[in-house]
Amino acid sequence: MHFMTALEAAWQQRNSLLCVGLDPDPVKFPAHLQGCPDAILEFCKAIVDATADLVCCFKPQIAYFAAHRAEDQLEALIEHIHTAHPDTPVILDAKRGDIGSTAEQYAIEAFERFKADAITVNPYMGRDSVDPYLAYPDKGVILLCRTSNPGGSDLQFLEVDTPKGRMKLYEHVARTVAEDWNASGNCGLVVGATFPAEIARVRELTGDMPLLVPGIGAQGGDIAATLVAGRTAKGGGLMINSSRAVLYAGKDEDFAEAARKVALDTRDAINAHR
Ligand SMILES: O=C(O)c1cc(=O)[nH]c(=O)n1[C@@H]1O[C@H](COP(=O)(O)O)[C@@H](O)[C@H]1O
Repeated sequence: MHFMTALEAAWQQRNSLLCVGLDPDPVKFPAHLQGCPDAILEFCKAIVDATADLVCCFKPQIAYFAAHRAEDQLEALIEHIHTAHPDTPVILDAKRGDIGSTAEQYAIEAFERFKADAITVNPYMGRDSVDPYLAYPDKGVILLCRTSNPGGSDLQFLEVDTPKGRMKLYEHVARTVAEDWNASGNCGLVVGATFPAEIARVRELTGDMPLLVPGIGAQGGDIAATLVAGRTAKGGGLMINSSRAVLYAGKDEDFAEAARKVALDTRDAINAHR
């Protein structure tokens, strides 16, 4: 199924714009999981099973698995999501960016090894570095545009001359992706919740293109401002990510229940502004 079709269905069936980010940090795990073999997988499966009915997608961050030699656990986790929660798209957050021949391998890794439905990609190496992902027309390709971190302004906020006039670099990225790179309708953009004015600008430049919006929760982004800036005319179009605030809501054996409560409250806070 095309990623956008699956996402659209999940938005509707779950009545949720919440994306739970799976950023497992073993140091923060509850005591009973510390030292267990496959602790990363067990922790993430518990979070997934406790929150799947509340989300439109999950977003595992590959560094949190690779850093602990746990890529096999990432593979097993994505397989678990596809089997136990088959209507929940998985975005592999890898922020890849490299020359075409290497990007081909990254695309195989994401879509054929890990079987992700979508991937985050850094577009700042240009079109040929993104083509290998676009060659999978049913997979989502979610391109960094205006990132949530303060240093995102260092380059993305520079004024540049483009064939369509002078604008900020992130605006040029948004326009280029919407007008040139999205022939298969499989592109999305990342815009941080920490920058609502730029979310509004990206929405203006891209019509109804899905936006992945990290930065609520631990990074302090404002939910109401994010919705006002980024929702489409139908009150959707957003995957609003929260990772740490959900994952580490509880520190004890009932951590998954605590995560569910935060996910529920976050989903409802988002829906209150649609
Ligand atoms: O692509 C991303 O997901 C991403 C882009 C961005 O601009 N900012 C950002 O925080 N992220 C990711 O979103 C998650 C945010 O985590 P929390 O701040 O814990 O909610 C992390 O996995 C980041 O790597």
